[in-house]
Amino acid sequence: ARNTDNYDYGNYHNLSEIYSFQDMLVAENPNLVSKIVIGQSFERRPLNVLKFSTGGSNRPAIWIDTGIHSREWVTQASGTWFAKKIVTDYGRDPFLTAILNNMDIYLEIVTNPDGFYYTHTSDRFWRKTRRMSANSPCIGVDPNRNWDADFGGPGASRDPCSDIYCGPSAHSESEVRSIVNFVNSQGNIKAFISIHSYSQLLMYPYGYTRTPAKDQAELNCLARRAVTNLASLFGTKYRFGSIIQTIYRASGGSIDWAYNQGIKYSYTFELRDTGGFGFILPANQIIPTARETWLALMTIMDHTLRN
Ligand SMILES: O=C(NO)N[C@@H](Cc1ccccc1)C(=O)O
Ligand SMILES: [Zn+2]
Repeated sequence: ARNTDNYDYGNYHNLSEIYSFQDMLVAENPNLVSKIVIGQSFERRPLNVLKFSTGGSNRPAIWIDTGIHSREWVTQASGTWFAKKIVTDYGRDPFLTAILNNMDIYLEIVTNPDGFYYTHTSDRFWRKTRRMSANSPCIGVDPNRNWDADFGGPGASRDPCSDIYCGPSAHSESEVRSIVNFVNSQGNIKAFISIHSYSQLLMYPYGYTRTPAKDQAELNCLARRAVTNLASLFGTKYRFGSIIQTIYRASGGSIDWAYNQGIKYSYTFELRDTGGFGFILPANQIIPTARETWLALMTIMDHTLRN
């Protein structure tokens, strides 16, 4: 594509196409979008974060990541659509305009670039990073078990060959450590939203314990409103609740770390579908998925702005 207007949002794209989308979006919207390289992947690829800001200095902010698990292709595709939606709606949609007049949005579209490249070249179902493990022939750490939140506890594996291998230590993965360092240095993140597929779920902490989060009532109520708004578009049904109640026990998860850092509005999405296509969601569902998910994201961002 020569610009972000004729980029095909209704199709899946490879790493270089998404990187060039990011650069085009910045070039076309220099007063609203900038690109921050927060670090490098294991294979030395840049970890790009798009910053959407209308001014101020270090405003309260929203963090959104897609593609932390590389095979979940509808999430990177949705993240691309979200980026274009933000620049399109600013100044037109009053809710988004109010959000951006008071807060910044940080969006990391390809959060696991090494894994994403590998899903295009070698194994479509690759989930983890591509780090070599010492004394094991197996490769990769699960970037959603590597965070310092009950690291290595039940709901992760110490086996490098496992798809939920937690890694040698918390934040061992540069893809994870770069976000930790960025969030800690920015210091004013109010919402942390990590987007996965599939299962059609909206979840909040915790995954590593059945102890309810102290803000459980508010998080649950907001989740209900978000999934109600999501369903208003095409009737897509989401379940919601804490991670451990809704799916399974999982330790070292990103939103559990974020919540324990004091970021109250920490959520994980599991986008379409419920298993019919799974990770291989047909491209014709990308835009519908992105559009309905955006309604839920706007619900959470608007609540964050007003609280
Ligand atoms: O990966 C997926 N689905 O793609 N599910 C997440 C569920 C999750 C979410 C947040 C924290 C811990 C666990 C996983 O990493 O298992
Ligand atoms: Zn995932």
